[in-house]
Amino acid sequence: MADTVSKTLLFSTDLQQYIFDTSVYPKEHKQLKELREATFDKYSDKREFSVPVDEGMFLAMVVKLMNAKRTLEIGVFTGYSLLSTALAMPDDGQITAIDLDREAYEVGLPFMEKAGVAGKINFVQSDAISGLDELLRDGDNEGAFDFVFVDADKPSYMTYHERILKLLRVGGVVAYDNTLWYATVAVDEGSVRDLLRSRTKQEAPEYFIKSRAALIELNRFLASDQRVEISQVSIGDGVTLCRRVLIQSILRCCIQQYIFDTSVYPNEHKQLKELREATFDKYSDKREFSVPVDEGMFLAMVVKLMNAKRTLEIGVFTGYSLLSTALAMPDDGQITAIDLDREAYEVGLPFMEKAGVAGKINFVQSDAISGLDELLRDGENEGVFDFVFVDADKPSYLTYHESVLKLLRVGGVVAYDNTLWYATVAVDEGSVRDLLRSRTKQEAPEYFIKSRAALIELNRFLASDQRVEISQVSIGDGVTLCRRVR
Ligand SMILES: C[S@@+](CC[C@H](N)C(=O)[O-])C[C@H]1O[C@@H](n2cnc3c(N)ncnc32)[C@H](O)[C@@H]1O
Repeated sequence: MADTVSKTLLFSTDLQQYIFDTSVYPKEHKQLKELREATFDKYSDKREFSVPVDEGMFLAMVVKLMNAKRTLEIGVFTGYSLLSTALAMPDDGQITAIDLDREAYEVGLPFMEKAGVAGKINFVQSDAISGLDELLRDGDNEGAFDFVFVDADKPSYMTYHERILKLLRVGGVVAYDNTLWYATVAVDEGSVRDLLRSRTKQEAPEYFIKSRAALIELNRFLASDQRVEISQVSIGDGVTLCRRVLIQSILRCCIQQYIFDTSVYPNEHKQLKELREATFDKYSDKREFSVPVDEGMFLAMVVKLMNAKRTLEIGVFTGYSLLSTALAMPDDGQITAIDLDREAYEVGLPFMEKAGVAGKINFVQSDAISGLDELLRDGENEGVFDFVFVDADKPSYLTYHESVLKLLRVGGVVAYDNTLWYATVAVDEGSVRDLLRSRTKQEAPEYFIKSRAALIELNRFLASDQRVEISQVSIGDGVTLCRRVR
């Protein structure tokens, strides 16, 4: 295959040669070079099995940047990537390396021994799925791995993914190899078959076509998998880094994915999608600020069911929930939107303009309490709002509640976001701290613990507040609808 369809993704082979000659070969570790040469001698027909030298260096760099101490590799072959990462880990680092083929591993083993890193490696001769299941049988392995490299049979990557996410800690990374598959993922199947036929005078091998299809599906899946942030890196044959994030979902992941794929993404408004993507680009560290897409749809549904014409939002950020509700309101609807942060609002504004709803929105740059007091100073605002959405600083919700009840009409609804707070409201504080410590290797942030306590208090308060009827909805991070009855 190497002679027929190049794995190189770069514009020219000269450019690739330049990179290798300038920054790659001069820095290659002696034992890596020897392992590579021994591999080529023994397996001249499987040359492309080993990751290229630049990719080995890239993986080592990721492992070092992360200070990874516990890693996993699926698909070892003679161990070029394994030795690259082993050299990047501290002396007490531990790598579990799974492959069916012990013979190939033993070709590379002498070089790992010479490099002084064989002690870090635990080779497991096994089919990958059984090997992963075996690891998962020991509960201590859950959330214990910093880094995983996957370079085995491509059609199984999706199956591995579910198991790997259980083994990775929050903040840990899984890297999938070959995600651009000889640059064929961007070419239709017929043309790939024609190209191979014309170059090799043979039909395309079925494993090649099957792997290509599996990788296209994987790429599509990873792009919408809420549990990871991704970076698709054009090195080697394409490496996708997926960093596990702490998700707010209170549902089991497979169910959430099903809901998103089936009923949510296909119906997301074009400008909402664009706003969401622009938000993720600009605020990749604040992804969970925006309400999830299913929750945006739910809020829009409530607004429509109520025929709400006058609404208020507290905590706007870039405006995903704001645009969702604005689209659900009639042309003469009016929304007051309060946030301290005008800059974030202005990231979303172009999409509200394109959607033709900016005219319904009055953005007020203000601290929420002052903004609410200002509204209440005008007596005409009392009891006129149909719907209020609250998604700002959690410890202030109870303070907002008193003002909001004055602004709402009887029969109007206030929706509080995040009332299940990452599903931690049902777990005691000590266990939440332990859980976060074990998953993130850091102490729980104080805002997280404070917000959780405030939301527990809010939930208790709302349940006994005679002025409202409530419905606690398990969507997103939990939304409590409160309908003013008196
Ligand atoms: C979770 S984000 C809101 C996300 C928004 N609902 C969406 O779906 O995109 C919280 C927002 O509350 C704002 N905020 C926090 N404390 C505030 C306060 N005291 N007054 C006004 N806004 C506040 C922040 O500036 C931030 O933009």
